[in-house]
Amino acid sequence: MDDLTTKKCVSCNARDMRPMTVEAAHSLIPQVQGWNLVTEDGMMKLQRTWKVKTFMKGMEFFKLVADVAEAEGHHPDLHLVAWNNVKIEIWTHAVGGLTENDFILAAKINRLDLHQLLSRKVGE
Ligand SMILES: C[C@H](O)[C@H](O)[C@H]1CNC2=NC(N)=NC(=O)C2=N1
Repeated sequence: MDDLTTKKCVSCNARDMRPMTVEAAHSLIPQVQGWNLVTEDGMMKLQRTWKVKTFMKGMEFFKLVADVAEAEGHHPDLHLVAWNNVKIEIWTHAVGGLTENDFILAAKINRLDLHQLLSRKVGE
């Protein structure tokens, strides 16, 4: 099985990209531990939540994720809810669903060292 973290996101050109099937998404999900498949407005997305220690650590978390996203040219939806709940959703806007890019980004986010940022309570 190819490690997703060794791959790079490809440019999201809606012409030749299609959202993946539910079956394909289910087959990739074991490679992105902690992420869930959700369906919103008929579109599949990847979603994961974490609890951070402080609001500012939430900001630091976003910066780390933003750097990964910029390097990949693929960008997640970032939410900081009720000051300490980070929720990240990833999907390919250009195709209205999931592509391998989303799994690559999720795998690279999973590789970040978040140790100093996370609360020890629920969410990890
Ligand atoms: C040209 C470039 O690939 C696109 O604008 C990218 C930028 N980042 C993106 N990120 C995500 N998540 N979905 C997209 O469709 C997308 N499009």
